[in-house]
Amino acid sequence: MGQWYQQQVVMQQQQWAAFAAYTKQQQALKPPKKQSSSSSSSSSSSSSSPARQCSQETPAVDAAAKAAARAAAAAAAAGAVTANFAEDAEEALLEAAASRPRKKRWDVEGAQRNQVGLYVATLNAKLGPGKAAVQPPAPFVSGGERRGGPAPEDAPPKLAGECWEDARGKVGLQLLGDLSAIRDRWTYPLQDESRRSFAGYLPGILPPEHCGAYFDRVREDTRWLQPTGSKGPIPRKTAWMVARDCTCTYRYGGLEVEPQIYPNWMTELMQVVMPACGLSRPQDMPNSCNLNLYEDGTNQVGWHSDDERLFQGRFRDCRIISLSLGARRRFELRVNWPDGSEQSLCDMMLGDGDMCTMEGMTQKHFQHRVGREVRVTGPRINLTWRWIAKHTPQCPISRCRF
Ligand SMILES: O=C(O)CCC(=O)C(=O)O
Ligand SMILES: [Fe+2]
Repeated sequence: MGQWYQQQVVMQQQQWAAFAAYTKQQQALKPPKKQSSSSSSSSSSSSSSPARQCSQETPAVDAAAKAAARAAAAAAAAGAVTANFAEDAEEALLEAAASRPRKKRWDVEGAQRNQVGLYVATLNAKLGPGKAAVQPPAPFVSGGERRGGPAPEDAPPKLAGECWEDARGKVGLQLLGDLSAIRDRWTYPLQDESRRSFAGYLPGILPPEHCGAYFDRVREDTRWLQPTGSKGPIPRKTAWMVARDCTCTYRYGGLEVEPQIYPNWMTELMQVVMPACGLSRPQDMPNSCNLNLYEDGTNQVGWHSDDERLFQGRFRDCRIISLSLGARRRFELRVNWPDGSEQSLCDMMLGDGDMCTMEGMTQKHFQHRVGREVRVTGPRINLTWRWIAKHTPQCPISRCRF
C-alpha cells in the first residue's frame, strides 16, 4: 500500500473517531423525546432521562461509525472509490444521527445501520468480486424509518411471488433508452424489475462546445428563486417551468414555486435533446421542467422522491428525464423498503451534457439526491423534465375536456 493511501486511511480513521465522539456527545445533549400516549411510563417528557436514551443509542452510533470507518479505509486503501467516499459515508451517518422520530416506531439505530449499510454495499460492489473486505452492519428489519423516507409500515405489499409490481412486459412499459435511435449509448445503472424501477444514463448528449453556451443561456435567462423552507433558504436555486397554458405551481417539501412558461430556448433545447430519448414529436415532449442551480459542491438536494400529486409517480409509471450542465456531481438512488438483507444504493456521476432518467415506479420505490461534495468548486445546472399527469384544479388545462 502506498504511503499516500496509508496517510489517507489514518486520517479517515481519525476523522471517524472524532466524528463518533461528536455524535455521542450530541446524542447525550439531545432533548428527551416525548413519551407516546400508549406508553405506560409515568415519566413526563420533561422528566424522561436523556442518559437512559443515550445509553440505548450510542452503541449503535459507535457501531455504525466503525463500520463506515472500515469501509472508508478499505476503499481508500484499494483506491476503489472517489476521494469523496468517506465524506459521503460521514454525511449519511450524520443524517441518520440527526433524524428525529416522526412515528412511534421510529428507531434511530435501525436508520443508522441501514444508511451505513447502503454505503458499505456500494463500496463492496466497487471493490469487485472476491475483494469485498467490508462487513456491513446487520440490516435493520422493522420499526425503523429514515428521515424523509417512508416508514417501514408503509411498505406496499408484494404481489403474488417476489415482485412488488407487475412486470414491465405485462404493463407494456418501454424504456426511453430502448426507444432511442442511439440505444447502444444508453446504460441502465438501476434495473429493478421486481419494483419496475429503472434509471438510465446517457453520457455526453451535447458536444462540450455547446454545453457552455447552453449553461450560460439557461443561467442568464431563468428567473432563479431560492425559497425558504422550515430550515431556512434551500441550499440551491430553483425554477419551475411549464408548457403554454399551464398554471400549475410546484409544491414540495413545504415549498411552493410559481411557474414560468417555457421560454423559446427551452423548446429549442428539448428539440435538441429529447430525440435521444426517442421523443421527437412536439406532442410527445414533457410539459414541465424543474431546474436547479448548484453554485458549488456545498449546494445540494437531499433525499426525496419526485412523488408529488402532479406527476402521479406513486400510482403509475412515471418518466423523468434530466440533463446536467457544468460541474460533475454524484446522483444517488436508494431503495425505500429494502427486502430483508437487500442493500441497494445506486449512483451515477453526472457530467456536462449527460442525461439521466428515472422510469416506471422509481418514484414510489426509491429516493434520490445530489449530496454535498465540498471538493466541487464549479457550478452545475440540472434540468429535470416531467409530465404533469394531474393538473391542479385551478389550472385551465385541468378544466379542458378533449
Ligand atoms: O440535480 C439533480 O440531478 C437532481 C434534481 C432533482 O432531483 C429534482 O429536481 O427533483
Ligand atoms: Fe428529484
